Amino acid sequence: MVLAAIVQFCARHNVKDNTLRCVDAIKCAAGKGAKAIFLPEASDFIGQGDAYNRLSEPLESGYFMSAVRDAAKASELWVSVCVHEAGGSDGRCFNTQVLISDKGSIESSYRKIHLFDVKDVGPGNTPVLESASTEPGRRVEQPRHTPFGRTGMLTCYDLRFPEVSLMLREKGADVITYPSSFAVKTGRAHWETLLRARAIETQCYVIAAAQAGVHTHAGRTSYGRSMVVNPWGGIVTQLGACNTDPKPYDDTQPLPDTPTEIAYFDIDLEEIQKVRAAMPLQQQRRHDIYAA
Ligand SMILES: O=C(O)CNC(=O)[C@H](CS)NC(=O)CCC(=O)C(=O)O
Repeated sequence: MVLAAIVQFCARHNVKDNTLRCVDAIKCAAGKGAKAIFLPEASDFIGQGDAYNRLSEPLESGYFMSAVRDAAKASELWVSVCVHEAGGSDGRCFNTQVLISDKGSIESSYRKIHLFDVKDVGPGNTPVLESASTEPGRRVEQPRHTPFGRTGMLTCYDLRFPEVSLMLREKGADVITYPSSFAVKTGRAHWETLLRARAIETQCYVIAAAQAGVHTHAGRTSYGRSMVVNPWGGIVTQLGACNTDPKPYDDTQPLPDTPTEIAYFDIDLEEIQKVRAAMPLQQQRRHDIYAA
């Protein structure tokens, strides 16, 4: 059994403020004895307009990443966090998840491969075009050994593509992370079902730390409801949902406040083996019929 923490908050365009929230959460989790902490997608910032280009940073030297790595080292816990990594083509960034060890080193990083380019699910049924600001990654990383099992990284919209989660399972994953910032409309309709399905079919822990609340005056809002699902498909813990997709806000008024939430849970490595022994899906796959 390994004690871990999952964090939900509402990032805005102030990187220093978001950094403080993440560092505080890391200290708090360490104080409770957690060995790992899972932070949401876009923990460094959520902005609008040219924010992506202006605020994205290199992983090795960025303000946000340096502070989080220092905190991981000082608190001696593992961190999964997702940031905007500078250096994509055409002034774009990468949407990158980073796995940081309890020594503060970057163990692995994964650039989101499926981008959220959709027609009518944004606030007020508006389109979203993540590829305008973000360059897609080109590969899935090998799951990494950690004290809480072999961890495979995916991000947000990747959740809709079971091929990649099954690929991670095939490569030995015990835990799959999905740091997210789900839209409210799609979150209400699909979030729980997708997370539980990915856990049931991969027989892995699924850990999805999410953004929640109103990020921008343009009405960018995230669903929240961060969730941990065990390899049997049961919800281990979840945080609050933001259930109403608001209309664009009056930018003369302050945005409504959303508190940071943290939940604690155990990752039970024996439970993974028990579920797989009872129902050996991995041995029963018919790759002879449907190619790997
Ligand atoms: O934009 C950033 O700063 C960080 N990236 C995101 O929040 C991305 C792109 S807008 N969000 C999603 O993939 C939501 C997926 C979703 O909601 C679904 O699959 O239904």
